[in-house]
Amino acid sequence: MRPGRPDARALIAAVLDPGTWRSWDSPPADPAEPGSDYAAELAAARARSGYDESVITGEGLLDGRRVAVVACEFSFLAGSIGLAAAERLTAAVERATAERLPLLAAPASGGTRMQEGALAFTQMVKITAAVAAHRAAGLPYVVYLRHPTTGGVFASWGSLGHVTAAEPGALIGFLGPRVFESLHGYPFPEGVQVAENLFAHGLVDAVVSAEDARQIAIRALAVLCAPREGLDPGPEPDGSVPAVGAWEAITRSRRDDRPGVRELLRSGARDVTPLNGTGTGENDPGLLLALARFGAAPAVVLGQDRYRQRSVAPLGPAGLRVARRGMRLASDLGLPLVTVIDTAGAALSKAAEEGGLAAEIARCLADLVMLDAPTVCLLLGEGAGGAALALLPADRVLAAQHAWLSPLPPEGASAILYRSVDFAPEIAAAQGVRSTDLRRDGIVDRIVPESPDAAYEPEEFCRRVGAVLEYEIARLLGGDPADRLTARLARYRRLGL
Ligand SMILES: CC(=O)SCCNC(=O)CCNC(=O)[C@H](O)C(C)(C)COP(=O)(O)OP(=O)(O)OC[C@H]1O[C@@H](n2cnc3c(N)ncnc32)[C@H](O)[C@@H]1OP(=O)(O)O
Repeated sequence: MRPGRPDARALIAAVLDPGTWRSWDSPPADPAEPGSDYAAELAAARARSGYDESVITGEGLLDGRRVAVVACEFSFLAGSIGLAAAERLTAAVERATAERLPLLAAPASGGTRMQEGALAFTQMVKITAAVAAHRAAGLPYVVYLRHPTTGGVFASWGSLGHVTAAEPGALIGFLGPRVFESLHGYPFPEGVQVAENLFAHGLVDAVVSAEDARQIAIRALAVLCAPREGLDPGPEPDGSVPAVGAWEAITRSRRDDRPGVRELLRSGARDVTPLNGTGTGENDPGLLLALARFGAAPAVVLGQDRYRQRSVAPLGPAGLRVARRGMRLASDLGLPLVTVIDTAGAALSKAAEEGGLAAEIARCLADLVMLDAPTVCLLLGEGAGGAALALLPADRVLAAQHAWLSPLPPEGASAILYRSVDFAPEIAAAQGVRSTDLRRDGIVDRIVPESPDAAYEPEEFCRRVGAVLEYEIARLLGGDPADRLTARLARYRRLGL
């Protein structure tokens, strides 16, 4: 065992419920020519490491839930993957799929085993196919990248998790740095192939120790494996509210102390697992992606974080790509999706234009309106412009009492019509932007009351919203999935008629 880093068995013992591990492994086939150097290396690796191959597989309980586990052992020929290890891995993933088990993977590897060459290299395909079939069966795949994870392991089953965490300080990269240096004659830049840098670039969801990995996996599976059937919606929530002036609603929605999506998750949800970035090298502080439960109802939540849009950066195209990751996740796992709109408008900049802002809004609209998962949109506060519309077209649309939706901020509309921002209140009143207007026009289905303003009662308001979300999700899950898309498309086709 390397100092401070658990080997495969110690990691499994730290993550699973005590005494529940059961190996699935039988003795591996020996790919080495008897008497060859490689045969001697394998024998030495077995004697030195106490493992019979670089991968172990099996099952156990995680907080009482049956799970399949595959893990690399780095002390066995650097956790490298040859034919025997690939076969063991693939068989375990296939068994997890057949038995409908969630799969936890813990790679740590130098990649393809160099002694076995091209045939070992192509095992990446076999392993990836097995993982893709597991995912296609709607089963959760959670990955914990350990030190070091490189090459063909990082570039196949290490990078396909629905949720991915990494070990603090772990070297995680495509080509090993000493190989790079030998090939190029100069060192690979420092601080790049490090777990924390991957987090900063939205490539992993969390950087956590082995002990904390257990809690992350428990929380994530509480959502990913939550029952989708038989949820009780309970009594219909009260949605009656008095009409307030448009400008008053807008002013209230902009208060600094108005609860946003983070407060909603803190006070109105449970089992929250924040996810991070697109998984493809981008992140956006203005878009929060998480797994969570509202009461018993599981959901992928993607929400516009108004405070971070104000304090860090306005929502850009990367944020919408994070949102689309959330949509794919919901679709892949058959999880309900909750979108939360709270934005003063998207980034207006060279970078946003060149990063494809308009096209990303279009793709969000297209993905969301066609999504084959139940969808609920919550208009929480400000709803200005295309970035708001991008998260709107759900099966059910809820609005907080003082939330609003308009093609651009009322000041912008005033500037278009009157070349001055001074007519914003009049324009807002004329444009039908209030929650009550939106309900009248068939854009919003239900209003969540504020009494009299969410800023005065943030926790109670968030709990109220959480209860309404549970009600709506439970009702959607209770309906016929085949009718859902038809009803959604008909609803948006009818708008304005
Ligand atoms: C498609 C593909 O996967 S191609 C392969 C791409 N893989 C890589 O680029 C990573 C290559 N490996 C490395 O860069 C380093 O070994 C690291 C970063 C993984 C680990 O570094 P360190 O912890 O310093 O360990 P070190 O480099 O000493 O490796 C330990 C042993 O594993 C061996 N080893 C490492 N990777 C592999 C591998 N892929 N196949 C076979 N043996 C390997 C090393 O040769 C070394 O053997 P030795 O102790 O007999 O000298």
